[in-house]
Amino acid sequence: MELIRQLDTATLAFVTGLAGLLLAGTMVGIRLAGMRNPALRYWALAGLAAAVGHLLAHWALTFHVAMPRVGSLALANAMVTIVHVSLLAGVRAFLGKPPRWLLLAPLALLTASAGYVAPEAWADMRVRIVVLGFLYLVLDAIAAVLLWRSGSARGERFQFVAASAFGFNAVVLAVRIAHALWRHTPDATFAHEPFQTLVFVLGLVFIAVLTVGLALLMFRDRELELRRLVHRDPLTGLFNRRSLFEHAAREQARCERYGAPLSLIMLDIDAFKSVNDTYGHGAGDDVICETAARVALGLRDVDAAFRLGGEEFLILLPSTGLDDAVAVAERLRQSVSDTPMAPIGRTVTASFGVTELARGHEDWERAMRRADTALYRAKDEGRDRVFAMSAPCNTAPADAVLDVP
Ligand SMILES: Nc1nc2c(ncn2[C@@H]2O[C@H](COP(=O)(O)OP(=O)(O)OP(=O)(O)O)[C@@H](O)[C@H]2O)c(=O)[nH]1
Repeated sequence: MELIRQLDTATLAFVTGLAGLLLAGTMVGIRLAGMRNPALRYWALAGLAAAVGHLLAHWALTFHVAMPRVGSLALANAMVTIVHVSLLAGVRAFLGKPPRWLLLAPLALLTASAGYVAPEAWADMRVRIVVLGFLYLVLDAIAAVLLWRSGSARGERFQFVAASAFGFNAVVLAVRIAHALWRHTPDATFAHEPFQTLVFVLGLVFIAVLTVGLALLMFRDRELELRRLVHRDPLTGLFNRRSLFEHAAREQARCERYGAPLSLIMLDIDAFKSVNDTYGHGAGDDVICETAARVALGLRDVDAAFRLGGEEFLILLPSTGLDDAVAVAERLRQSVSDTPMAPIGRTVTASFGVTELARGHEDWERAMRRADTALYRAKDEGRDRVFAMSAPCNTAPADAVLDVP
């Protein structure tokens, strides 16, 4: 507490202004490093507003600049409101929601004009703390809840640092409001009073932790994006061939460990060349996408769908035996062929090869070749059907065409 007593508010305003500049600079630096997340510009603006507000205050306090009281209050209120509004808009943009900055920004005008609309009430520091504190508390609490919820939903622990910073500031604001209501409050923002000083210090901690938290969010987001690019097919969003073997080895080990079956479905759109030739390559791509979406919709969370290339896909079905995998393939076959494909206005069909991995770590490539053989048997039998081949050492029924529509 002695340390708090020794700190003077003019210096704290200066340091907080620098922290605002650091926040803005960090966001600009991340942008220059090539990250294009729209949240960066809102968070940079928040840092800039914090810097302008606090550095101006420091300048006025240090050099005893006489500023019209209502005018300086209006400027300070507008700046601090822009800080909180922009932080929330950035969080929304980061989470892929509309930032609503234009909707929120007029709050800065409202807080700036309060001193002109109700000069007597606004001259009372206690009123300002309660009204502004409550507004900032709500904005910060919303940002904290949004980040925390999405962090929990996605298992993203990195989001908890920024969420905690917002939550921490909301609690500080709540305590400040309670203190203003129940205890004596000095009538100037920068009055030298221990609680006031403590609030400044905690504001500085908020900006510092937030800067770290937001930078972490950005780097984590970038890492996830790179991972997505490495593991996903850019056209359909399904996993790509490169990630297949890693995925398959993991699932195979898991299924072996629990004694569970593991099945494969390989599928290929029929006569796709004629789709390209009739409707063009672009429409062909769209058909591939729509097929991928229908396939993905028809699977459980634990299943994984891969685009092997062209119009060929592979599906991994953990804990699924051959008979069940055939039923899944049949359901997918119907979902592909039952309704016309929007990009071309007509239906397409697909053929399916299904197999189950033999127990005892069957060579993965061999199982793939069997699924491929089954697929080409389905094509040979007339397309638009499911063909299953059991693993050689399994006791499952012999190879058979299981569905001839
Ligand atoms: N639009 C589009 N076409 C592709 C893509 N990859 C491969 N193709 C085309 O897909 C067609 C595949 O034709 P084929 O292998 O002859 O097979 P198909 O016409 O589907 O005939 P079947 O498989 O025997 O039923 C070729 O014309 C390729 O050029 C892609 O990413 N986009």
